[in-house]
Amino acid sequence: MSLKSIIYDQVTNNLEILDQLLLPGITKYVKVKGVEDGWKVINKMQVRGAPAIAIVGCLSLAVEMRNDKFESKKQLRQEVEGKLNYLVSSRPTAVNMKGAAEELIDLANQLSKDKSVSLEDMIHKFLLKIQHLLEKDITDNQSIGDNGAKEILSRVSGDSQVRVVTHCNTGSLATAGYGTALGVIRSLHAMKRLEHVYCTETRPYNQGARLTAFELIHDKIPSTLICDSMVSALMKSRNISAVVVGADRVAANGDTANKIGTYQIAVVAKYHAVPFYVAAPFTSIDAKVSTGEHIVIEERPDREMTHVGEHRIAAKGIPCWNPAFDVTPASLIAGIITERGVFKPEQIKAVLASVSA
Ligand SMILES: CSC[C@@H](O)[C@@H](O)C(=O)COP(=O)(O)O
Repeated sequence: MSLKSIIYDQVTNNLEILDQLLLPGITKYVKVKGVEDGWKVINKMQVRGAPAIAIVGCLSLAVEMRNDKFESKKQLRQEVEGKLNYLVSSRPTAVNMKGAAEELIDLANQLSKDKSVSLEDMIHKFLLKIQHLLEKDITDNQSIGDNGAKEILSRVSGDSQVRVVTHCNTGSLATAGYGTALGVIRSLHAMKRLEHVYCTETRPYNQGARLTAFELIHDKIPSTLICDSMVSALMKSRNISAVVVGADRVAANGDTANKIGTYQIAVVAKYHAVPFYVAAPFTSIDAKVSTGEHIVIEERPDREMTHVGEHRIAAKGIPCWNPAFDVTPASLIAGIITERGVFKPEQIKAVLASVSA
């Protein structure tokens, strides 16, 4: 059984998230009673990871809607739109919350115009859609995992095992379950084709050391932790088969925003001829953003760099630059692994066109 980052019970209208600021030392769930709480737990990174952000944001709206009284479909539509736009503002780089908000606002517009739909039906249909987003994330991740495992194995001979590097946390803690890049690693492990996974610490927030390592140990996956600065040395000495990371937003040309440090791993992978893969749900591809240059990169407080927990590690008075993400150019990416298949970055535009046709 993998870790559960989100607990949601429709019947009791209860939403709780595993507080990722306290992991791995303390396992504590925090109640999310509505949109305001949802915004806070996302912004403070008590829950993080692009898919988990979207799911918790949407579920926080569902919890609030069940407690609210609406006088008309028009009022419901307006409230839903305002609250979803507010949730999008909690963290700017990951596209998933924005994509989910746009989908839900479209649905609210359609339902409010449709005279055959009552207020009660509208609420019901809206809540069903949110529930569907949660369930779809898990099934999509399982497909991403299997597609990615097949792709990586297609590059090795016979039934040999592979050694993989990953960065940040893309597992059960970052999604509704299973994970994206970590889902690929889970699938390789389930197929008994994973020899070893190396996870980076992922400074400054240490998602790798605190969260990915926690998941790997929990699931008994053969793994080793390395510092971010050790990737070149690892690739030179350990015959790495592939790198697989997640994504916060993929531009239409395949440029990919992901956790800070991803770009340098891609550069190093190119130098060592190690294929570099991005694993993400298809909804992480933002057709409206033509290249990575247009992706807004969130900058986080200095404190995340200067302190580990309550303990200061940097000299007092030093100013910091703390971008939470960087953009890996499409030219460094061997493939984008999605639930719909594995695409070369240069295929993305055509795939987007065929989906919207
Ligand atoms: C499946 S999670 C994909 C990405 O969101 C992940 O790689 C990442 O960059 C997470 O960043 P975070 O700042 O921890 O939210």
